[in-house]
This record gives sequence, structure tokens and C-alpha cells, in this order.
Amino acid sequence: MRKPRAAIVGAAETTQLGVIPGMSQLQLHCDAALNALADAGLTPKDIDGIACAEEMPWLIAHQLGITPTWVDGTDVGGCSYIMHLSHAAAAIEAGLCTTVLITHGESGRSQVGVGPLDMKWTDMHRQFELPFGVWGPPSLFTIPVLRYMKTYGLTEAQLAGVAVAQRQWAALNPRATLRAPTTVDEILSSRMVAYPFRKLMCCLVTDGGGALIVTAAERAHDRAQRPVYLLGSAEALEMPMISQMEDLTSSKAFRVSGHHALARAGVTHADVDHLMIYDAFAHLPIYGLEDLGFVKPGEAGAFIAEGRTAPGGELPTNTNGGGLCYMHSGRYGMYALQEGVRQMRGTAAAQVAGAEISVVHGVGGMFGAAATAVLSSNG
Ligand SMILES: CC(=O)CC(=O)SCCNC(=O)CCNC(=O)[C@H](O)C(C)(C)COP(=O)(O)OP(=O)(O)OC[C@H]1O[C@@H](n2cnc3c(N)ncnc32)[C@H](O)[C@@H]1OP(=O)(O)O
Repeated sequence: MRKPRAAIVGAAETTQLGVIPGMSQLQLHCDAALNALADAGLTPKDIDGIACAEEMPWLIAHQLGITPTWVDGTDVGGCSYIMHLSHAAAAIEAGLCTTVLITHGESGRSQVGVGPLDMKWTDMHRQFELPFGVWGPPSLFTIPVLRYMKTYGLTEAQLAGVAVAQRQWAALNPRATLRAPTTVDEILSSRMVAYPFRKLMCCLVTDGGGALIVTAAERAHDRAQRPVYLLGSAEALEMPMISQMEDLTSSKAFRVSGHHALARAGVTHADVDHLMIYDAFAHLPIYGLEDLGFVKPGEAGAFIAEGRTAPGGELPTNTNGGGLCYMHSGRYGMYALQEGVRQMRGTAAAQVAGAEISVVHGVGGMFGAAATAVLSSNG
């Protein structure tokens, strides 16, 4: 196991999650940021680095009265915040800043103060994929999952099993949006959205935010909260068009990012006590388990259906209920990180007893990007 160089010393979500019509996206960022600063026992004056994806970083800095000497506005969709954590650790190690604020806010449901849709990556998509009838994540993600089902025999019931396992975690979490126990039959009876995805296999559309405060590991000991250490991290890009993936049954970006993060952390799969895999749709935990090397190709559907990622299972996964049941925004990676931090602090609603190593893995766009962070409760 490597000696960590950076630590998360503040972590918080917005006071409310779900439907928040009274707050703009910018206000969600600031609410989360102020909560994270309070959690760390710091004020905006202590911050000299800032990272965020939805808003221009200068808007957040201005609102909070921060003059940062290091800025990261990387925006590659859902895993952006996991990349920010990695970049912040590198910047601190390089001496570019000492204390970084990473903020997220998204008015996904209420659409208050949301800027124009950024179409950068979609330009090729609009030329080469849209004419074939796929538009937006629910239909775009059908392309790989249909190939996966044909190749490995994944059944609709196994896909529904992902949502069932995550609802079991959500039932233990008072802040989760969907908490009532569910069954494979109920998931398969929900409205068809884009085959094979039924409504309850799709992520929620909610409002909320989250923020993290990152500093050097050696400065983390005297903070208000128990530090959570970053042991290793990595990121990767593949191709921003899902139809051009090297292999539709496996994400190259997932494989590269996951491999390097675990290697840099100096941990093996057997060391991992807790796992968060970005689940915008029910197939993503299946790809994540396989591409990160926790199970062999084609085995994840059965692994989840057997309850091995659910409460009481050997690999507790998406323990907040995930994007399918807890809440979801277009950059859900922030909430996956928040849950990883809570688990490492020992304060999660559905706490995994004795968990010391958490892997948080995110997707960006339609498998075009990936980022992985290995967190530890020990420095
Ligand atoms: C990876 C990245 O980089 C970026 C990403 O994360 S990609 C993912 C981006 N996000 C998405 O694509 C969102 C996917 N989900 C959806 O589009 C929508 O949830 C959906 C189209 C599947 C269904 O939405 P809808 O048509 O509004 O649902 P509808 O059947 O009318 O029902 C509305 C009710 O169901 C709830 N609901 C909506 N979506 C739900 C879902 N996915 N699961 C459970 N309940 C849902 C609503 O809260 C609402 O309940 P109330 O009336 O109590 O408020």
C-alpha cells in the first residue's frame, strides 16, 4: 500500500437533495461548498485552489470570495469530480496550492439557473449517431448493453437485479429518494423507456450538490474531521461516440483507469472493502465490476443477482442506493465520492463494518471517459 500524499478533510452535500425549486445551480454549488468548509472547520479564506465542472470556476470563486492560485474546470461528464480529486492531489504535491475546494451543483430536476446545453462532444454524435435514432443517454446506452446481452446471455431479470440490490441499500439510507423494497418483477413491470431499460433501471433526475476539501496528507491530522486519504487515482479517455467503442461489451477507459488507480494505490482487489460504481443505468455496475477486474467478463450479472454486492454481500457496492435510488445528476461522481468518504469515516447510513479501503469509479459521457479513486481510512 502506498503512502498517501493527499487527504479529504471536508465533505458535504447540499442541505437538501431531491427537488429544490428555490435554488439555482450556482446556489447549490455554494450551499455544498459552505457545508464542506464547515465540515472541515475552514473558511473560504483558507482555500487557494478551486475545481468545478458545471459552472465556470470563476463564478464559484467570486461568489465565495476566493482568489485561487490553482483552477481546474475539467468537464468530461459524470466522472469529472473524481478527476478533480486526482488533479487537486497532484497540484498540492507540486506546490501549486495547499487547500482545494471541489464543488458540484446541479439543478437537474428544477432547471433553475442552468446555462445552455454544452454540445462540444455531441457534435460528432449529431452527425454520425443521431441519424440512426439514438439520442440522449437512455437510448445511447442501449447500444453496448444489447451487444453485452447477446454476447454473455445477460437476462433482463439480471439487469433488474442491479436495481433490486441498490434499493436494498437505499432502504437503509434516510436521504435516499427511493427507499421502498422492490423486486425483479416490479422493476420489469415499470414503464419501458428504451429496450432493455425500464424506468426503474434508469437513474433519477434530481437537484443537489456536493463539495470536498482536499489538502496534503501531512496537514490533515489536525482538522475537525477524520481525514480520508487518497491512496491512488487514475483517469482515461476512450472515444466520445458510443458506436465507436473498441469493444461494446467492455469499456477501455474503465479498464485503463481502474488498473492504474489500483496499481498506484498499491492495493489488490482482495484489499477492497467497499465499492462505488457510477450507475446512470443498470448496466454500468456490471461493466464496472468486470472492467475493474472484480469478476471475470460475463459474470457480473449473476454476481449481483446472487446478492454479493447487496447488504450482507462480500463486496458492498453503491451503498448509498446509487444513481438509481439515492439521487442523480449528470455528474453523479461527486455523490459516489461523498459516500466513499462517509464509509471511510465510519459515518455512512448503511455503514460497512470495518471498511478501510473504498474504490470510487465513475463514467463520463457514453463510456468516453472514466476516473477511479482509491480511498483509505488510514494515512
Ligand atoms: C455518465 C455521464 O457522464 C452523464 C450521465 O450521468 S448520463 C445520465 C443522465 N441522466 C439521464 O439520462 C436521466 C435518465 N432518466 C430519465 O430520463 C427519466 O428518469 C425517465 C425518462 C427514465 C423517466 O422520467 P419521467 O418520464 O419523467 O417519468 P414518469 O413516468 O413521467 O414519472 C414521473 C415520476 O417518476 C419519478 N421518476 C422519474 N424518473 C425516475 C426513475 N428513473 N426512477 C424512479 N422514479 C423516477 C419522478 O420523480 C416522478 O415522481 P413524482 O411524480 O412523485 O415526482
